[in-house]
Amino acid sequence: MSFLARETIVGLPLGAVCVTACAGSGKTRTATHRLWEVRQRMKDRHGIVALLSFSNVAVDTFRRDYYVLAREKVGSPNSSSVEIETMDGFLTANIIRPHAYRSMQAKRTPYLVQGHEPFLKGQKVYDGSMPHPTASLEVAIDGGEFEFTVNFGYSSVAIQPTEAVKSINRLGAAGAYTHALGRYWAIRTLQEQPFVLRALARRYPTILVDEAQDIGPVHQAILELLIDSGCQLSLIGDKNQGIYDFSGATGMFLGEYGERLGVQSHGLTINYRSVPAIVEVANKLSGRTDTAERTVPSALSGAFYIPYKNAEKDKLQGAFRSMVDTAAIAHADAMILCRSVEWVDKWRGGEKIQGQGAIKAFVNATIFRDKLQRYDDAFRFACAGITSLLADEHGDLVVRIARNDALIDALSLKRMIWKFVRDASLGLPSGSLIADKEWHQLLVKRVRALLRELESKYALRPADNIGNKLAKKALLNRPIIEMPDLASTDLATFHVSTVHQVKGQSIEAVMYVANKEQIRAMLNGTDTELGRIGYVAVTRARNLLVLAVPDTCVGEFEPELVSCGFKKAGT
Ligand SMILES: Nc1ncnc2c1ncn2[C@@H]1O[C@H](COP(=O)(O)OP(=O)(O)OP(=O)(O)O)[C@@H](O)[C@H]1O
Repeated sequence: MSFLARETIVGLPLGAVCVTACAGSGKTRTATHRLWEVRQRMKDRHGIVALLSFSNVAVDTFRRDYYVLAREKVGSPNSSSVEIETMDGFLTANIIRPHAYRSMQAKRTPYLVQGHEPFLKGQKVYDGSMPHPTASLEVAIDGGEFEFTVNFGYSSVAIQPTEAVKSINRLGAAGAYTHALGRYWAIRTLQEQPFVLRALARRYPTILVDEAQDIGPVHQAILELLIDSGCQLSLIGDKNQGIYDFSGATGMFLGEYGERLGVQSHGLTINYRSVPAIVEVANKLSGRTDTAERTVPSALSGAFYIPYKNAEKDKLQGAFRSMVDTAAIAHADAMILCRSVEWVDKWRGGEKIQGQGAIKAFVNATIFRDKLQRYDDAFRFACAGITSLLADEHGDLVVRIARNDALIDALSLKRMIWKFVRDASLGLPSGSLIADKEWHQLLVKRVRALLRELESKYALRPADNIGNKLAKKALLNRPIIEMPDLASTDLATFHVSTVHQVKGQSIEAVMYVANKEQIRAMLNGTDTELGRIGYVAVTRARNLLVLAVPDTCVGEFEPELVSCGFKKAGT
């Protein structure tokens, strides 16, 4: 493998390339510019060059950057000969929606289900002793053979392939698939309908995959089929940032791809994101020797650790805030990162989840709107609540809304639901109301009115047992959202997020709040997923990195932290 400058990688000859890059090395720019170069040099004018990634945020960034680049280069972007998509979006648009119905033996265009649609109740898969929802099936591939599991409680239960396939076929015949089953159907379609595979390889002679460490065995199987049919695949990624082990993405494909015959293998080792002190810590953790492009700013910057007591969250946030202020960073540009959603809730000051079924969905919508100001999530939960109050035939409403389905005038329907979600005085009641009395009473009245409107304007029939579904179950005699204790002023100062949610981002100041196990794993390096989660948290920070260490184990870790390049905060 050779280490080349970004410009050199962009200008490499056409063909399969494997780029293993460090954090902050400008993979986004490299991939966008390479996409442009490949498109310019490719002789096949009918073929499309595809750039695939794994998150909508990454795809939006690529599309924006490519549009700007194409305008700079030729004055007007010609996007018809390149396609920038999520990996699953690409499979959906090219394989599942147009072709999978034949393998599924469905009489309609396949559609995605989330798992909570009422009509899925009768769709079960047997593990030999008991039934599980077919929609909860997970699919893996080992040695070319499918393996199936369902999550049951805290464990994962294996399902015999014959049983799994029977249930998947039954769900497939109705045209429905989940995210996991979509990939399964994509593979079956390519295997059972070879003309689809041939056409796809001809249409996409070159495919670039960003965040290639996140390619799991099922996606790999699809890419291998395309390679075997003549498609040239290039990968760009960082195996130290592979944090989706649980979905089978171990980074192995990226690690091995560069060794294949005919694949050019290169590395990127300049970190453009972080100040030198943070790059030094990242190097120590990963065993790399990357260099920092940036110089040290005049305000406070670098990598620090700070002890904390679980019972004193406000104090820790206060200390972080004072460092952020000294570093001359706006509070909006600083974030607290945690490993798990439960910790995020704890550090945000989480609410007790109340209600069941549809009511629970509306409770969630209220919390997201009134507490977290995350209106998209509030809308999503409200849609789920509404769908579960409609007759079974409207089970795919959420998907149809997301697709802007013209048949149901999804745009105006969306507007009506938005109005309900936004307006606490006429729609979804305020989270400050007592849940089991005021909030529930108002909600039932308003939801019933909304359902009447949905039926008259959009012919969306309500379910038969609405009274039952809107019953006052598992609601508490307290507000949905407890008003913050006025004495505790700091809780909402910083945005709090999981490490997974900020993957790919640059953040001015990061405080990674970790427990003993997470710090141990991080200091042990990037061989484990937990270690890599720590590495991703560390490498998000541009100027200021603070590692919050439980005061009970700070003494034990101090020598290692210091030798990694962390300084004690306040010294
Ligand atoms: N050639 C460059 N010169 C200056 N700044 C750059 C250059 N390339 C990238 N950057 C900046 O460096 C930061 C990191 O870039 P980017 O997010 O693309 O890195 P990445 O390799 O995707 O990182 P990661 O994998 O860690 O998320 C961004 O702020 C970007 O604007």
